[in-house]
Amino acid sequence: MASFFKGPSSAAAAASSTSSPLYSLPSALSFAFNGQQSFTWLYTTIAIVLALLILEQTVYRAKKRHLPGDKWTIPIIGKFANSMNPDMDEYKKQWNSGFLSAISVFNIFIVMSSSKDYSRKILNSPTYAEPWLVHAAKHILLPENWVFLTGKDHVDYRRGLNNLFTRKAIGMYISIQDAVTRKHFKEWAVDFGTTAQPLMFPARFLNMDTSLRVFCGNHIPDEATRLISDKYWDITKALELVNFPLPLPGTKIYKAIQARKAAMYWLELAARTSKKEMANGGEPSCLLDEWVKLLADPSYKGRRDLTDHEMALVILSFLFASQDAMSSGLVYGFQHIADHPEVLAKVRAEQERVRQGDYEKPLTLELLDEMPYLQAVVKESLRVQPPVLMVPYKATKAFPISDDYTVPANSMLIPSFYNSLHDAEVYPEPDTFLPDRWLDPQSSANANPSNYLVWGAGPHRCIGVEYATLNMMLVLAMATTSFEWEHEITPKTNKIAILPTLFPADHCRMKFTPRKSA
Ligand code: HEM
Repeated sequence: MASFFKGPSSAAAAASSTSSPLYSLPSALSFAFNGQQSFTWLYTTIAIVLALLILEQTVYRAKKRHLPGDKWTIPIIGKFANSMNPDMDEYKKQWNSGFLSAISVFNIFIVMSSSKDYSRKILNSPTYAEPWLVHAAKHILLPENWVFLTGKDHVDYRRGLNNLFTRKAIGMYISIQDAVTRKHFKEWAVDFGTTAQPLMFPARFLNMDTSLRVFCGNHIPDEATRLISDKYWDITKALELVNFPLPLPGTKIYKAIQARKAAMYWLELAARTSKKEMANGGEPSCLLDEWVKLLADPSYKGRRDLTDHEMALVILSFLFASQDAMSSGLVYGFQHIADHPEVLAKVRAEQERVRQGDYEKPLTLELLDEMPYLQAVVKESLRVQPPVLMVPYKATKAFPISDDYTVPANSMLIPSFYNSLHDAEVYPEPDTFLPDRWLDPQSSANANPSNYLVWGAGPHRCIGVEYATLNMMLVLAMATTSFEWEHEITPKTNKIAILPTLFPADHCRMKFTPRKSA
């Protein structure tokens, strides 16, 4: 190393012995000096870069130890390219490499679990691991959003929110879901009536419209639901695992922030209006109204002083957590039923039995309770193509996850669900869509409920399980009785797009014509 510094110091000595300022050196001497100095800087820089690269590889290998995964990580970016273009085959390769495996992206050391037991252990160990929302999430959802709470604060806050999904509340939501779905199906009859159209965006809008009406009732106008729905796509696009970190104009995060601002304007207005109406003795007709009533109930034990902003943030978090997953679940529900005419026939037979041909009568929670076959269809569709493949968590301290491996503190932990949901011992013919497996109480599927990780597990398990399941049942029930279905198969039908929830790569092209008996 010493020789690296020889040049400049001797040149400096020469310069000082002439006691001339550097700029007055003869040009040839000056050139030699500058050239030598440049070389020194070059060597120094190369040495530092090399040292950092060696350090990077050493740290990666020290953390990875014996876990399967690349022996060396790609300098600096690691598997960044893969996270930009997620691919199901690449994921499967990673999951099948071991129950625990290692990767690195931008020097974030990541441990992926692919077995039911390890995934559940991560989700159920709040003292070692907590959700790691992507970097963009705090910009988009705002740092004060309850979704960033952890530990006891999270448990306490969530206890209050659980009250919004009681059976009584869900019963009220179903009448709203019924009305919104009928409205959309009138439009679908026109839009999808002549040629097959991609279902993905209409299904997204149906979900968004339904959720906004369920959450905010008539406290927001029609044009706001359209606007929020359109802008929300910008939020989805900003939630990639890795994104340009600064919210500069033109970036995805910047656009998502604008989308959040537009949504928050309407959601805060809805909270304000709901409070006024309930104070004037109005009857609850949406989730916000239920919530305001609950907070005013003398027996309510939690915090009562929720601001409009805070309530709006909770609704924003529900939309954030639900929209893509529910749209994915619904689109695959359509695709699976359409590709299995025997299932479609059974769903229709059940509808006929339960509703006795009266399809104009609004659906209720009690009627949906009498549709075990449809419930099995939804459950199986979500198993075959789980909308959420995995959720990122963070090891808050060294996490002894197995007898021979401790996840280093601050690593990312990714419990993935796919292998558990496709375990051939629990689900024979795991890739086949077989709703009947859920109808036999003795089946291995029913005997192993802990394998069913569609909704996650532990303290952060999805809060909207019943709401989402019933919504999918309701939409599919109504679609099977209202329409004849034609699914246009394309070369991309069975390819999976990860956005980041799963969709058929051709967005499921469907034609719906009104059903004669409907
Ligand atoms: C098919 C539809 C849906 C699927 C597959 C799904 C799946 C999930 C999964 C896997 C998690 C992470 C669980 C964990 O970390 O253990 C989650 C969390 C969450 N989901 Fe859902 N979800 C769906 C619909 C919904 C709906 C409709 C809502 C809104 C009412 C919702 C609200 C939430 C919230 C708020 C969380 C975070 C809970 C917490 O941190 O305490 N989800 N969901």
